[in-house]
Amino acid sequence: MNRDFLKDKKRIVVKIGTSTITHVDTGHLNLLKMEKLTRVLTDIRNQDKEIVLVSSGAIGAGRKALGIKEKPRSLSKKQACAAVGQARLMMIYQKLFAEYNQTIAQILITKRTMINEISRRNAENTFHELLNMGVIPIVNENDTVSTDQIQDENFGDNDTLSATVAQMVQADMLILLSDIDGLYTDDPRNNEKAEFVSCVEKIDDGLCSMAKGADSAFGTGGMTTKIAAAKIANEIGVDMVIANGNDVVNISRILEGKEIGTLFKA
Ligand SMILES: Nc1ncnc2c1ncn2[C@@H]1O[C@H](COP(=O)(O)OP(=O)(O)O)[C@@H](O)[C@H]1O
Ligand SMILES: N[C@@H](CCC(=O)OP(=O)(O)O)C(=O)O
Repeated sequence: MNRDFLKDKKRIVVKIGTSTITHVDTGHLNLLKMEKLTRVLTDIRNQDKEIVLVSSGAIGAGRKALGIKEKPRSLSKKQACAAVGQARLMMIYQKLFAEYNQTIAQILITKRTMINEISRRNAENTFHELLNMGVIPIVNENDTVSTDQIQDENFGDNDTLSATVAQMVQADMLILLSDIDGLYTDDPRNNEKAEFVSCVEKIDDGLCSMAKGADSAFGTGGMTTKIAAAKIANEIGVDMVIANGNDVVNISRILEGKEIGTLFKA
């Protein structure tokens, strides 16, 4: 499918996953990638487009800072890691974006923020003010108070969160950056015959069954939560692309209409 229509997208939500902003082997933050990400996003802002960044990585960053070797299972441990890691994450984003004189803001939300009409409206107003002021809001789930998914392995699922943020800010497009080129017919890490899917025009049960969970030590959700995000986004008319965040310039290429990643056409 020709992707020239993506050139006209003005308000874009970009989500970056833990596996993308951390080094695979150590789990430490990948500063070079974060530095490139801030440069690319500021450059997109310079083209008069608006950006909301949904960044994961708080739990992973906190876990490294606290010297916790195993992936934390208990909710309170994840929350403690997130509390330490979120501050680190923002400190680094602040420093990197400041290099380019780009103002950022932190917005921490929970699923409950979206459900409650008053808090939703407050968040919505804040987003709109910030975007009008040229600020890049950086969003994460407020993991320390988020009790909605206490027993849920999908705690802190930023894929679906980014789709609801896209809905809240009336975005034109959602880009999910991951550690893989996009959707395959099966998880290519476990099935070498898996084939790449370039474009999805209908999300049906067959497509959902292709998506498996995350196999990595730091990522959560895998493709399952990305398909769930695509469903939410497409239903409200928002096009979504899953692309490889190893090269963050992919964000610019997508917005130039290049055939990068898997496009979920609304
Ligand atoms: N059908 C599929 N196509 C591509 N990747 C898949 C699929 N099913 C499962 N995956 C896994 O999903 C992972 C990406 O999800 P995740 O580790 O949660 O990343 P992120 O931190 O970017 O959210 C991939 O590395 C891959 O192993
Ligand atoms: N709020 C969590 C995000 C968890 C999450 O969805 O992670 P990922 O699957 O890597 O996008 C954190 O910052 O660690």
